[in-house]
Amino acid sequence: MTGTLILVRHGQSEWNLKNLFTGWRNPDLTEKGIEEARDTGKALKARGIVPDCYYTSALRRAQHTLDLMLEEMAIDNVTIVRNTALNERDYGDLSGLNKDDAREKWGEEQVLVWRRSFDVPPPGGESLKDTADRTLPYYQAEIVPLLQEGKTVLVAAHGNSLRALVMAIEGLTPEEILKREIATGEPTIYRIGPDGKLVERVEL
Ligand SMILES: O=C(O)[C@H](O)COP(=O)(O)O
Repeated sequence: MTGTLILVRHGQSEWNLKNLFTGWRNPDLTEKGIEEARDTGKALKARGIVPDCYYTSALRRAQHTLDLMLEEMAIDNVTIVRNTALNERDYGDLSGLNKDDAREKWGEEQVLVWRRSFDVPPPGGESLKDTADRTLPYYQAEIVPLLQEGKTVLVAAHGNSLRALVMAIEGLTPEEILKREIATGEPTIYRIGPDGKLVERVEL
């Protein structure tokens, strides 16, 4: 028996639209983000997918995305588990700054290192490695056992907390994962075997 893991990045947030570093700050979705979340919910419903368990971060944009998806899937009265382990990577002192202004101030290369290196954290914030160090143990302890039982688990989270999961599940190197961009509202679906390992990636 295989379990199914559905990872969804939140829809476009107000700060994605304004091009601001967001991290643990808490903006809501834009109209476009609302539409992206609804479309992903509709697509899962059209595939006949009905998850058994629901996980999200402690941040509004991911929680709202999950709520909108559930509405489209006509699913209510379910338990939603919210945990900071699934939060976006903490952008530290960059949080709230415009990404173009930051490039002007510190240079293109430095900002790219902060955004896309594996283990160099932005000032006062988390690297992708730091993010993985909190996201992966949570995934292993809370979500993998459900997948091993054959359950379908939906996780609505963030670009970098999901990158950490994708890296571990697909066995990617730091170089490979840093090239992987996950679009807002984009679902990634995996079948996971009884050993907790990837069986296949499924296209929606
Ligand atoms: O927190 C943020 O600013 C974004 O959601 C992700 O940022 P990134 O594209 O720099 O990883």
